Amino acid sequence: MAEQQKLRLGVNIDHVATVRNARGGQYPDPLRAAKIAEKAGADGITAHLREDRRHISDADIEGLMDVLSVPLNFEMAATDEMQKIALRHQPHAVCIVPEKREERTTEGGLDVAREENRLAHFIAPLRDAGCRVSIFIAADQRQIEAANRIGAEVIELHTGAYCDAYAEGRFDEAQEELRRLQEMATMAHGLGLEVHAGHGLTYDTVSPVAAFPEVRELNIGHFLIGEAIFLGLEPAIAEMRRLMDEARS
Ligand SMILES: CC(=O)[C@@H](O)[C@H](O)COP(=O)(O)O
Ligand SMILES: NCC(=O)COP(=O)(O)O
Repeated sequence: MAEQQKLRLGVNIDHVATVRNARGGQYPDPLRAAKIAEKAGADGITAHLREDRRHISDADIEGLMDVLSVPLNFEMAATDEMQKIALRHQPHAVCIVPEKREERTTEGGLDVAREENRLAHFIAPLRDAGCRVSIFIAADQRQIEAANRIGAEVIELHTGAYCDAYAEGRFDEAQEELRRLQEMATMAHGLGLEVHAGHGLTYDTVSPVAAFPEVRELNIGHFLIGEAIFLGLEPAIAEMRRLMDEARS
């Protein structure tokens, strides 16, 4: 059993940029959100530069690299374009995520097993540049073993199926997804991988995942940006931080 270690909170600011881009102006500023998130207790900032730039822009990434006092976790697809951008900025961490232009949000985990050789070559320069490489994958043993084989240091378990089942009242299915996530977190930790989790987490769903002893970091964004509309960003993040700490106590 993994010893209980500090559980880090990565705040994903993508959807501050979604609101900004709705009008095509400069407000709200994702960089301001990032600085508020730091103040509120975020241990890191996550930003997903999508190929279609539907939210975070190249200028946002430039700005984050200049202003952040906490690590940047740069989410990216496994493309040459994104690799060049990541190597130019050399963020603390990169997280390789699957991407389809037509998707509304990340729909599944990266199919590492299908393109193991290409991904091994893709992540090597990123690791050599000093970026901590994470793979965003489903709670699937075959995928986790493949992520380990290609040299990833971290896997981030996709919590979307669990969160969606809970939100839709399919509580037995949510429980089964949670069980699978715990099992895969334990297995991944046993391989020596650092285990993260994220996607769709809310105040109602975060605690059981935060209680997994093997999980070192949760990346949470969409729900927090929504809550910020009602509570303000700093209080919304502080409440998530409180729930995570409570789950670990
Ligand atoms: C990989 C993941 O679950 C998120 O970090 C990702 O950023 C989701 O994509 P959108 O932010 O575009 O919804
Ligand atoms: N990798 C997950 C992430 O960064 C945030 O996902 P979400 O909370 O915006 O669904």
